[in-house]
Amino acid sequence: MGQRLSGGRSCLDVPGRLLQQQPPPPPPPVRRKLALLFAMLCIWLYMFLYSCAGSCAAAPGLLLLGSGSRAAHAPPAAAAGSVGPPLRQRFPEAPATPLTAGRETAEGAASQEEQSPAAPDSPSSISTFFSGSGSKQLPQAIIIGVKKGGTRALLEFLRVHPDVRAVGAEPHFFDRSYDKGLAWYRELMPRTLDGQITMEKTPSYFVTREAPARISAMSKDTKLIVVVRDPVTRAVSDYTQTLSKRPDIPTFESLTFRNRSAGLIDTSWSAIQIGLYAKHLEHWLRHFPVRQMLFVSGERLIRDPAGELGRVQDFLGLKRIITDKHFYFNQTKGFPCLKKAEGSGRPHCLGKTKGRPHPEIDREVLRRLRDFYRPFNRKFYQMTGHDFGWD
Ligand SMILES: Nc1ncnc2c1ncn2[C@@H]1O[C@H](COP(=O)(O)OS(=O)(=O)O)[C@@H](OP(=O)(O)O)[C@H]1O
Repeated sequence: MGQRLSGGRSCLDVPGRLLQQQPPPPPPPVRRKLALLFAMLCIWLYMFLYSCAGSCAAAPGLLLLGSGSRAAHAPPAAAAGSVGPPLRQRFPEAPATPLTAGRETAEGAASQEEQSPAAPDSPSSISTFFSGSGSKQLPQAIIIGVKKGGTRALLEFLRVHPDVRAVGAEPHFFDRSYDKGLAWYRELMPRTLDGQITMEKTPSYFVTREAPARISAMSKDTKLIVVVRDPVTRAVSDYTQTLSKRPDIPTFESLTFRNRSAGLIDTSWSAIQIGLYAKHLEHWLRHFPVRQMLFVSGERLIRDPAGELGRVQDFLGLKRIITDKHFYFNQTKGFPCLKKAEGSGRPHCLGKTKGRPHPEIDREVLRRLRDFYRPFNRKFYQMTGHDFGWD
């Protein structure tokens, strides 16, 4: 009765004896439930493996339920998590004063970081998966500067640590959005589990007059990190960023001087003014003790990222989990990159706007700038107790 296909036995052509020996198939509802269970198991397994690719490699312990490991190395910053002032506090609409306001017009939006599209913006996938857990906290540590110092690299590297959760974009709360209140600011933060540190980075805070008092009002225990870089190279980097957006701006050489023949440097140009680190630091030291600030060398962050990350982890009271093993030098990029980025588990270099070639600048102009910065640098070394070797 069964129709034969290409000479073989058709599926309908089964002797009745065999049919009788087959165990009866499970009723359809049971099969459906089994299939559903299997699918759920697969999804859960996928989420677990995906997350582990990103973070388990960095943490020997089980991260799934939060490390909780900080009890062992109790960071002083953790205490700052429960910040005192009422969250819905509103503040006078005082516009923040960047000390670099003078010649900013040529730069416009250039003062805002160009976001690397590769920069992950969210907490790790596993914490998102269990997104009911944890709560949003105000940051206990902030990378406050300096613009073009290497702040994005530091934050991306730090995020590999299982006890660090950071907001990806720059919130600009203490300079541009202070009137929105602390509850608004906290809402921007990722959820954290007990013992994890919440962080953000906004490099313009370092040169914003109001920022020290405002951060201190949030919590005087906030830990502050400043990534500094040779102010001359920093100025050229800053100019390069502006040039990439506005190719018609004047040359670096002409913007540098108020009067070139008299050798008068234009300190109202933000690219120059940001590099007066000692001046900006004075404002911070009125509100924070120097021991609550960590100065990271932007140069060393490129030469020896693990070494610099070691100092940062100690400062934050974190276990030294980020080590040499996490980095490789990418020849094409010319910079250190992560072997496994937080949340993806894939190799990760910073985006195209980080580490771009600088235009060639007249050597004589660079020499004049070095001479100009020297006394400020010396003062900065004294204040921080650290010689950054720029001179
Ligand atoms: N690993 C790695 N990869 C790429 N770039 C690196 C890295 N480490 C430090 N840097 C340096 O970071 C400089 C950009 O600094 P910021 O991230 O602070 O810039 S910004 O203020 O947020 O726009 C950027 O400046 P430019 O070289 O002028 O582009 C880099 O020199």
